[in-house]
Amino acid sequence: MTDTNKMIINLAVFGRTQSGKSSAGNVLLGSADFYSTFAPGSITKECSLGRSCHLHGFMRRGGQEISLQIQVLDTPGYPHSKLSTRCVKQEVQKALVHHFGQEGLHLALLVQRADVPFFGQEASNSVQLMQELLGDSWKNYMAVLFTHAEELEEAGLSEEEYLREASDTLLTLLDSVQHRYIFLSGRGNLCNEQRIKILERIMEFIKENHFQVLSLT
Ligand SMILES: Nc1nc2c(ncn2[C@@H]2O[C@H](COP(=O)(O)OP(=O)(O)OP(=O)(O)O)[C@@H](O)[C@H]2O)c(=O)[nH]1
Repeated sequence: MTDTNKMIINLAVFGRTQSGKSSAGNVLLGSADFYSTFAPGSITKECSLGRSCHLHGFMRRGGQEISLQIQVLDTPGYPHSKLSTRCVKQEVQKALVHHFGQEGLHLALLVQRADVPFFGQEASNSVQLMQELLGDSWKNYMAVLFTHAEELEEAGLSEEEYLREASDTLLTLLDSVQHRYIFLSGRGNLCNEQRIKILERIMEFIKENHFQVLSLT
């Protein structure tokens, strides 16, 4: 927190290569800070931090309006087509401490394509890496962000129906993170109203955590 009328919210996006981390980060920031493109391999090689402009209307305290600034850390995907998992882990750990070492992390978003089933070794590895990066209390500071959610609409599935059909691995993960999840559709080209809805949901998760942060020192 910078002063009494301003609050900085620290977020980080994690997940598999090409899952939509950078585009999701751009939605959260309301900008195009992170380079995002389709590729048959991994694009992001280094972590980078983006900052939103000051946002009003999300929070009040003691009758006073609080302006929010969202910071998002974009990270390389894993498995990575050019870097070893060890390299990705070191890069992310270094960046987490560098950017959020003092203020802590409010929420880690595990970015997962809704049209790619979540199970098997790769899914378990994703969860394990989150645990290794965030430590024992990872479950309290994590939400799943499903991209490519327009596929649900095309298949005529509601979010609830989608989750009813989900793998046990995904359901166990959602149980662990107290059912914190968000669906995001359409390559990050959201109108402002849709972006505000996503941010409101993220703020709900953070408020439910009483604004506690994950310490990364
Ligand atoms: N249809 C659709 N495309 C998406 C969505 N989210 C991302 N994309 C596209 O998927 C491609 C990869 O998105 P990125 O945001 O660059 O993915 P990333 O996870 O940052 O990729 P790496 O850095 O390679 O790990 C881009 O072409 C995006 O436009 C989505 O919700 N729906």
